[in-house]
Amino acid sequence: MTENRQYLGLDLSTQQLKAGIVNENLETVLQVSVVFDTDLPEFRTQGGAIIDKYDPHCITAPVLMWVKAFDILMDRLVVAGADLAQIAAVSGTAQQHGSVYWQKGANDTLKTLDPSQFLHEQLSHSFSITNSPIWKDSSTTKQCKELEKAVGGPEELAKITGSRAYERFTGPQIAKIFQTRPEAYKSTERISLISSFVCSLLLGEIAPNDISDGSGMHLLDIRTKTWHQPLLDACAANLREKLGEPVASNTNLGPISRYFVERYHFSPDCRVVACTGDNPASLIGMRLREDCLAVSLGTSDTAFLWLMEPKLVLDGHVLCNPVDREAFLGLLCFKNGSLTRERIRNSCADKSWDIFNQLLESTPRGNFGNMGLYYDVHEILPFLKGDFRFNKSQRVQKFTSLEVEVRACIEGQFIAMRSYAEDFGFHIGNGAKILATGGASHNRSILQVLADVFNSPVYVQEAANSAMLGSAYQAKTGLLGKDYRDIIAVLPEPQKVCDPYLDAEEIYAPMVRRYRQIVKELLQEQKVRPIFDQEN
Ligand SMILES: Nc1ncnc2c1ncn2[C@@H]1O[C@H](COP(=O)(O)OP(=O)(O)O)[C@@H](O)[C@H]1O
Ligand SMILES: O=C(CO)[C@@H](O)[C@H](O)COP(=O)(O)O
Repeated sequence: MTENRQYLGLDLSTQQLKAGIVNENLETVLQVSVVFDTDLPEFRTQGGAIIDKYDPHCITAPVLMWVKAFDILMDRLVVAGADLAQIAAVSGTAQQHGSVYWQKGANDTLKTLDPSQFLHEQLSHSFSITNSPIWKDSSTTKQCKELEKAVGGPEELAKITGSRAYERFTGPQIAKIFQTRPEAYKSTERISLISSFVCSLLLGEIAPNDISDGSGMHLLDIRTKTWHQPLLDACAANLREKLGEPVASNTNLGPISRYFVERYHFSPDCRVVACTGDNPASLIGMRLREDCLAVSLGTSDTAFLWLMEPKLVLDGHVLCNPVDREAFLGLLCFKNGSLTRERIRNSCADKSWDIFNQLLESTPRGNFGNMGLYYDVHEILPFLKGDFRFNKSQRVQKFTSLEVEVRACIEGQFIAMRSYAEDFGFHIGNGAKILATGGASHNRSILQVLADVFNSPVYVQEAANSAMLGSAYQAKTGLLGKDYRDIIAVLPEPQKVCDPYLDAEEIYAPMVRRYRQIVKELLQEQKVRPIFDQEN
């Protein structure tokens, strides 16, 4: 098996579950996916999520849908010709912050799974909360305030955990369940992040949370890499025992569950390496370096950078680095990414990316002074919801043409990203590079706008699924116990796909300034301010 060793990476993202196999040279052998909305229509999700009928801030996903997707995915791997006996190690990644609540007795069920039955049949009574809160949720403002108060304010919370309080983070989510569903909380044996839930299925027992995804909870001290007891206490009773102790992100946890050996013919020697969040995994998959800003254009749009020190920021997050214990990862997350672009594509471009791109390219950089901000769900940065359109001088209800709307959507998203990335310490110019990944990184017209807004060249790597590939590379790193830089050294360099136009900075620097002013006014107008301002 050593010569033909392969590595499997899984990615349970918002809209789908993906799997990719790489060989010893980290070349992709095959990829398959299960799309929740279309492959599992019985769960009635939209974009992989369920928005509560009575409280639109409350956004969840059915945990059994994810479990069901697991068996379908394995079947698809087999049908696609994967020889799962060659997989030497597997790891996984998932959308960050969401949480899974295992019912008492679930660990025993996981340890004794019957390979002749589907996982969802056997795990149907293993969850005390059937719909898991996910990162799109924004229903925990009350719990966020309580958490900040418990440690002396937003800055203190950011110093300890890398972030001031954010609604989607796991700590406030757990606190809300503890407060509003005490019986369900009481009957919960363990709480997993979605990444460690994936890991638990693979391992056949409840797996530990890793420190990198663990930094998206408001519970971990990012310097000591251990849970912060006052924060655990501020969220819920007996939380430490429900979470278990966190582990390094590349920990080799043990052999794969007998379920996968007997049902799908994995080798009993196949090892399971700890799973992490999709943004940390993308850092690995993209071979992030210090001079680069990585931009992931998936369901969410995220931007992240490698940090040597845990910079104190109030708009953005600092996470533990998944591959270097001494380093950190700076992260910005924007909720209204691909699904908002799809909405504008559907209303302006007949549901076609080709038409969308033609419209985008038919408008000039700067969009005649028009600017648009589109927030279908409550945005994180800034904390606003709704559509906001501005012409050269004032707010307007509608733009004069479809092409202006299309460009306003894309420019507005990247101008916002640049503004927050600059606040994080990312310097435009001086050899800065953008590395793009995620579904929309297939779209050159969109990437050209990204290059122009940041006045920096944009690079992509062959496969856009960097989170999934990152977890396959992590499987190899964890198995061999080597430095990840040695493992990924075999990969080809990313390819440059777009250079900015010469007039880009002249056009976009003033637009970034205008964006900052617009957001300040909108927040004042709506009297919806970031939590740290409300407290002061
Ligand atoms: N050619 C394209 N242009 C723009 N967006 C695209 C294109 N192809 C796919 N996408 C977007 O990619 C999104 C999925 O991205 P992906 O990174 O796979 O998401 P996730 O990992 O969050 O599930 C889809 O919602 C779709 O809008
Ligand atoms: O909330 C965040 C990061 O803080 C999101 O980036 C989620 O991790 C969702 O990822 P995708 O499904 O968009 O890949």
